[in-house]
Amino acid sequence: MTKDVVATYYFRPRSDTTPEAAALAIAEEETTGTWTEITTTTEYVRRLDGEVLSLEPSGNGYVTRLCYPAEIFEAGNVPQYLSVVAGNLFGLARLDAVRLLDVEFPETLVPFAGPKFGMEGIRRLIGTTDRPHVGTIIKPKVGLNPKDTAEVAYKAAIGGVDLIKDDETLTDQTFCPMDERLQAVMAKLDEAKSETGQEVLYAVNISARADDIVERAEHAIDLGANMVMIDVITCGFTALQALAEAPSVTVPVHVHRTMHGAITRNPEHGIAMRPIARIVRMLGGDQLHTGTVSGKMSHDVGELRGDNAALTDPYHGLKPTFPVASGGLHPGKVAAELKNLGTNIVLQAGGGIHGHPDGTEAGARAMRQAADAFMAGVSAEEYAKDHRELARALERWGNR
Ligand SMILES: O=C(O)[C@@](O)(COP(=O)(O)O)[C@H](O)[C@H](O)COP(=O)(O)O
Ligand SMILES: [Mg+2]
Repeated sequence: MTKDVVATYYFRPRSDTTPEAAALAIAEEETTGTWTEITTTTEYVRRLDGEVLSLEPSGNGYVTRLCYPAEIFEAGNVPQYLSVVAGNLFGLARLDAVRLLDVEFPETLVPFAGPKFGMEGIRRLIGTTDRPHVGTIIKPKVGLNPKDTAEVAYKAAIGGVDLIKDDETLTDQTFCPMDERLQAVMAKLDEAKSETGQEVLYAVNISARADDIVERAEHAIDLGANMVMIDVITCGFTALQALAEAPSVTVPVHVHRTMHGAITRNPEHGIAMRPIARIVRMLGGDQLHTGTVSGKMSHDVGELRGDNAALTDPYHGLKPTFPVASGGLHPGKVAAELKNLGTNIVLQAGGGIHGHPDGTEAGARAMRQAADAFMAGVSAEEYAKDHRELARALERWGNR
């Protein structure tokens, strides 16, 4: 394990720039340098210079690993970390494209507690050991009033989901005020639990201004919330940190990444999901959306597996964060997701549950049946022979 920070970038230099000069330009820009020699530097500053550790061709460009001395980082200050590893470099004209692929932080720069619950803690709350969790997003995204939202939640819970969440755009709007919605949903989940005996988590979206978010979480918990959700990119990483580090926030934090595509999607320029996954785990995200292998959002299976490993592999003694596969999933896609990503995953479906021909409860049952089929080593088609809800889903959407 290095004692400094090592950042890995893909880049494509401008035609008049050698790859060596381009890699050095990043190392200088993000540490002690600028575009020209300066008269003000001193010998003792040199120890803080960035260094090019490796440089090799990759696709249309190059991959380089840069070393940033740990001393230039303020321990515990993630906005400052990002200003170095993901700062001005993206604007350097000498680079036609540059993408931060991954970043390794030394122990000294991970003074964070990480997830309070993490994957294991959430499994304990639900009472599972190895099966995938099934979740749903209330659909339509926005528009339902609190009473109807709670009714949809009740049907999903009776159908067997482990998690219900608000959509990323739903917070405390007048058509569905958070207080009313939360209390109505929790009351219906209690009703469902009295029928099924099954605990279900409801991730109420508390995304708000950074100096208000902890108070909003505390208020939600006072009203009975058993999980909260944050849009981490739009709220900011430190809003997640404030939530996760607040002793008063005693429930798991579900992390949505809406807006990430503007940063992560271009394979040549921006920030890959891996560094974001590491930071969310460090800052205490208990669950995090990372993508699917077969859903509606663009995806790279190799990258995705690595991103999920960054959430679940041993890392500075932090609890694993539960990866969430979501976006265009339905029961016919469950086997492909589990085959590629393993069963330590939350499979989430909105349209794939509420769009079931027989409604939400049947949609939830079909998702659970698809997961049960996989755990039993049986194909979805075979399992559907005596599981009607799954059969109806496969009829509607097929098995891929
Ligand atoms: O609004 C949506 O699209 C979803 O609620 C999925 O709904 P469906 O199940 O109806 O598609 C999620 O926000 C996406 O999964 C986010 O993408 P990602 O998980 O990639 O961050
Ligand atoms: Mg959504």
